[in-house]
Amino acid sequence: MSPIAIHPVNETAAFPEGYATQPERKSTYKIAQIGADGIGPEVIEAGVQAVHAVAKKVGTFKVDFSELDWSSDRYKKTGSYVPVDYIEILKKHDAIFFGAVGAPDVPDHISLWGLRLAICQPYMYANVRRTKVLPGTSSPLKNLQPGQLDWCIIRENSEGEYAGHGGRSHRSLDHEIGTEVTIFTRTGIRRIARYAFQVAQSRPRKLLNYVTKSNAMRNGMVLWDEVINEVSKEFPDVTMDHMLVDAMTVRMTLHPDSLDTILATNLHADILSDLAAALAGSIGIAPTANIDPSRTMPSMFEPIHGSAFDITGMGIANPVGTFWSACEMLDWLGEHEASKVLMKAVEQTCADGITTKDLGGSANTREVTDAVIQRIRAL
Ligand SMILES: NC(=O)c1ccc[n+]([C@@H]2O[C@H](COP(=O)([O-])OP(=O)(O)OC[C@H]3O[C@@H](n4cnc5c(N)ncnc54)[C@H](O)[C@@H]3O)[C@@H](O)[C@H]2O)c1
Ligand SMILES: O=C(O)C[C@@H](O)C(=O)O
Ligand SMILES: [K+]
Ligand SMILES: [Mn+2]
Repeated sequence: MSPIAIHPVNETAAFPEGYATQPERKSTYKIAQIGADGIGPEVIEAGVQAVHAVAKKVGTFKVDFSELDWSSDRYKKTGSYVPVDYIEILKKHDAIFFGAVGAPDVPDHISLWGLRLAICQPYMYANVRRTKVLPGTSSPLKNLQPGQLDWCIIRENSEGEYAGHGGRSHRSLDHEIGTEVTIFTRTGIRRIARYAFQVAQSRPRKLLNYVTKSNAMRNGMVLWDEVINEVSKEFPDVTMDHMLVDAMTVRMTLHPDSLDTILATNLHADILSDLAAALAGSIGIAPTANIDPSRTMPSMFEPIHGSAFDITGMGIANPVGTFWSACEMLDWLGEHEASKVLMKAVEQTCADGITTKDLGGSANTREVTDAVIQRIRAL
């Protein structure tokens, strides 16, 4: 496969225009709305209102959300998070807008595999996680200047440590065994590497930092390095370097401006992206895009955070990560203008100091949402 030509991109566009297939512009987009658990429904409801407001403002398209009750409540009632034909149901939509899954009375591996991984793991191999410090918010890193932390983490989303291979035997005996087999395939690495290089190429710095652990992990991670290095030859205009994952935590903290697009395995990127969100001010602001670049399946957009049991029902969850995820969704659908308007309204709201507690403010979810909608109307 030869490198795919890409056109110059709008800097705020989430994905390189021209990647794989262009989205088909529509007058109405059908979105599957899955708030699921904990604060998920709270932030998704806020996100739905913001998307309606921005669609009305732009005036060229409408968004039709269909609410699905796929959640831990459904699991507790029926024994399953999703109906048997869930893939067929999802395929009738242009995108999926997701909150979070996880409940205090369901084991986390049941909830994660029952819903988030059931949807994303087999189909959406590219997980895009942006981070930057928003106006009016502050990083825990002292002396960080605006623009010094602006990253796009590309998380391999289908294999690695999340391949689902492994098992347990000799249950409850002293010599009980539990294995979690990390799987890397040449095809899987190559496709995520190409995606990451394309994202790097579309950003002004054309810089890709890939994360590895090929000193201790001497098989799969060595293959990971080899394939990424092969793919790099298709992108001579992208500068590449690599870091061992432990050293990467140090570099993210001490030299954030030396990083731009970051490619990492499923688990490494899961951990690094929470760190990235915290370094940018709060886990409450960070977006996630689970992308099927082939557009066979609708892609899924969600805030990076989980169900946050400790603040569920209090009305204080930060909706910014969900708004930013909605921007990613609009960009993926080809609605770049709407994405820009929504992001601008979010940035203005933060700049005006209307933020939730996790960002040091005193506003609640409702007040932040109203402020964003007001600014969308005024733009
Ligand atoms: N993609 C997902 O659906 C997803 C992601 C992460 C965790 N989880 C699940 O969520 C559950 C809780 O996990 P956890 O506690 O490790 O992570 P978490 O992200 O739910 O919460 C971690 C901390 O961040 C805070 N926080 C998270 N989102 C916030 C927001 N929008 N505004 C303000 N504060 C926010 C929480 O209050 C908590 O103190 C578990 O069941 C886990 O498996 C699901
Ligand atoms: O590990 C996962 O994928 C679950 C959660 O931590 C996430 O980042 O979505
Ligand atoms: K989530
Ligand atoms: Mn995570």
